[in-house]
Amino acid sequence: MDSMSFILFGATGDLAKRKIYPALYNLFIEGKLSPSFSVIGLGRRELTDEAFQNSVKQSIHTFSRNTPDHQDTMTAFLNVFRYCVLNVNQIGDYYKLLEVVNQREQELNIVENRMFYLSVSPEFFDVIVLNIKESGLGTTQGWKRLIIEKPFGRDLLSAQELNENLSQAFLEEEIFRIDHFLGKPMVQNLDVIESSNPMLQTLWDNHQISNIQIIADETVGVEERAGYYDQAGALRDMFQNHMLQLLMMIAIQVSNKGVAGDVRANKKAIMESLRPLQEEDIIHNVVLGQYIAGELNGNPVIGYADEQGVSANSRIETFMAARLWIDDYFWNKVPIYIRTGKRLKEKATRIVIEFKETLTESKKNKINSNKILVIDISPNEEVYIQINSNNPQNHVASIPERMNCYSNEKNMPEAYEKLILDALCGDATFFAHWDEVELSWKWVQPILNAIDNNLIPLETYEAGSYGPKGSYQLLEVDGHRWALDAFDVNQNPTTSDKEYSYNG
Ligand SMILES: NC(=O)C1=CN([C@@H]2O[C@H](COP(=O)(O)OP(=O)(O)OC[C@H]3O[C@@H](n4cnc5c(N)ncnc54)[C@H](OP(=O)(O)O)[C@@H]3O)[C@@H](O)[C@H]2O)C=CC1
Ligand SMILES: O=C1O[C@H](COP(=O)(O)O)[C@@H](O)[C@H](O)[C@H]1O
Repeated sequence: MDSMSFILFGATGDLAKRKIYPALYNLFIEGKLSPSFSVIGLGRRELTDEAFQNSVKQSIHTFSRNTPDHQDTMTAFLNVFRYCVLNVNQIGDYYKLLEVVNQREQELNIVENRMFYLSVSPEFFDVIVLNIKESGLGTTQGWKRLIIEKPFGRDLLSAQELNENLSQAFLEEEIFRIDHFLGKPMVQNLDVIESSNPMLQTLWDNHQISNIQIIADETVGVEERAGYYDQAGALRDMFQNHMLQLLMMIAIQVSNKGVAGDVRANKKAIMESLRPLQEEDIIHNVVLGQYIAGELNGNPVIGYADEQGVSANSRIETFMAARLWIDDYFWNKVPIYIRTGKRLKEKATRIVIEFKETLTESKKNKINSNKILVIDISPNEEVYIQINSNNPQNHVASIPERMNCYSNEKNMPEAYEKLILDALCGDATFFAHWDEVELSWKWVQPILNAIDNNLIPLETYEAGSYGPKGSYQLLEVDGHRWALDAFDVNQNPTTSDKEYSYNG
C-alpha cells in the first residue's frame, strides 16, 4: 500500500468513533497500513493532538473487535494521528490544514497521496470539495481520492447536482461512495461461495428459480436519529441504496455475470434492465408501512409517531416492500421481492432464493417450500439449503432440515475495515459507482413522486411483527410467501395459513 495522508472531516463524530477508528486500528495491527500512514482529524471543536489521540484510544476500547494486547502497539497506532481545527465553511481553515498536511508529509518523507474522507453531514459535501480545490489541498504530486458517506442526494435531481459538484474537483475514479452493505463479508464473498460450491452452481438456473427475496429486517427503531430518519424514511435510508445494491450483487452472481470481472458494468446492466414502475403500477408493487406500539422480545415498544424527535403526524414510512422485475433474458420470469423495515420481529439481512415446486407431495402436505437457498448476510453469516426429510416421530409429515454450505468464522473484519482497505488500495469494486447511483434514483423517483402525491397508502404494523398485511398480499397474489417468516426450521411446520400470513 502507498504511503498517504488520511484527512478525516468529522473526526469527532459518531461514525468516526464507532467505525472508522476501529477499522484503522484493526488494519494497523494486521500490518495492512503503510508504515508511513498519517491521519489528520478535523472538526470545529478545539482539541490538542493528545486529547484527540485519547478519544481515538477510547473508541478502540469501546468499539473495536480487537482490543490492544500491548501498550506499545496502541502508542505506535496513536502516533499517526494529528488534529486540526477546521470549520468546513471557512476557506482560511483549509489553508492552515494544507500547512499541517505539508508539514506531516515532509516529516514522514512521504509522497503527496491524499485520501479525503467526508464523515460529515451531506449538506457539507459540496462546500468541502469546493474548498479542497480552492485551497490547493487537492493539487498533489501523488494521487488524491475522496470517500463519501451516504446519503448521496435525496432524489434524482439533488443526486445529479451533488455529483456535478463533486466532479468539479474529483474524477469518477477518484470517488469512493461507501455503501457499507457492500463491505459485509458475505456480500464480498458471494462469488467465492458460488465458485467454490459446485452444488450451488447447478442450482443457479433461471428455469429452476421461482423467486428471489431480499430482506433487511431490523428490530431497532429510530434510536437517536429521528431528525434524519423522519426526513428520509425506509425508501431513502435503505431501499434506494443498500437494498438495490444487494439486488445488483445477487443478480450478477446468480446469472453468472459476477465472474466476468467487470462488476460495475454488470451491475449497471442490471439497473438498466430493471423494469420502470409506471404511476398506475406503483400501488400494486410497493407497500409502505409505519410501526405502531407493540412488543419486541417480551418488552413493550412505542409506536413511531411517539418516538422522540418524530412529528406526531409523521407520514414517513418505516417499512417498505416491493416487487421488481429485471427484463433481461435470465431474469425476465423471476419476481424479486424486497423488504426492509424498523421494529420488526428479528434482525436479519438475508437473500432467499426459492426454487420451483416440483413435488406435488409437498403441496399436498401444505408445508413451506422445501427448496430454498438462504444466504444469511448479518448478523448470522451462513449459507444453507433447506430440504425436507421425514419427521422421525410420525413418519408422515416432512420437516425442513438445513444443509449448511458455508458458514463464516467469528471475528471477521467489519464492513468498514474491508471498504477502507479497498479505498486505500484504490480498488473501487465494492463501492457505488455514479452510474448505479443515478440509475437507482431514476428507478426510485416515481415512488417518491407517488408518495408526495399521496398515491400509496401508509399501512400500520405492530412493532415486533413481520410488517403490514400488504407485504404478504404482495407475494400471495403471485402464489408466493415470505419464505422464512413464522417458520423456524426447528419448529413444527404446522402453522396455519392465517397465522403464517399475518402473525408476527
Ligand atoms: N453514525 C452512523 O452510524 C452513520 C453515519 N453515516 C453518515 O456519516 C456522516 C457522519 O455521521 P455522524 O458521524 O453520525 O455525524 P455526527 O453528527 O456524529 O458528527 C458530525 C461531525 O461533523 C463535524 N462538523 C459538524 N459541523 C461542522 C462544521 N461546520 N465544520 C467542521 N466540522 C463539522 C462534527 O465535529 P465538530 O462538532 O467538532 O465540528 C462531527 O465531527 C453523515 O453523512 C452520516 O449520514 C452513514 C452511515 C451510518
Ligand atoms: O445505513 C443504515 O444501515 C443500518 C443497518 O445496517 P446494519 O449493518 O446494522 O444492518 C440502518 O439501521 C440505518 O438506519 C441505515 O442508515
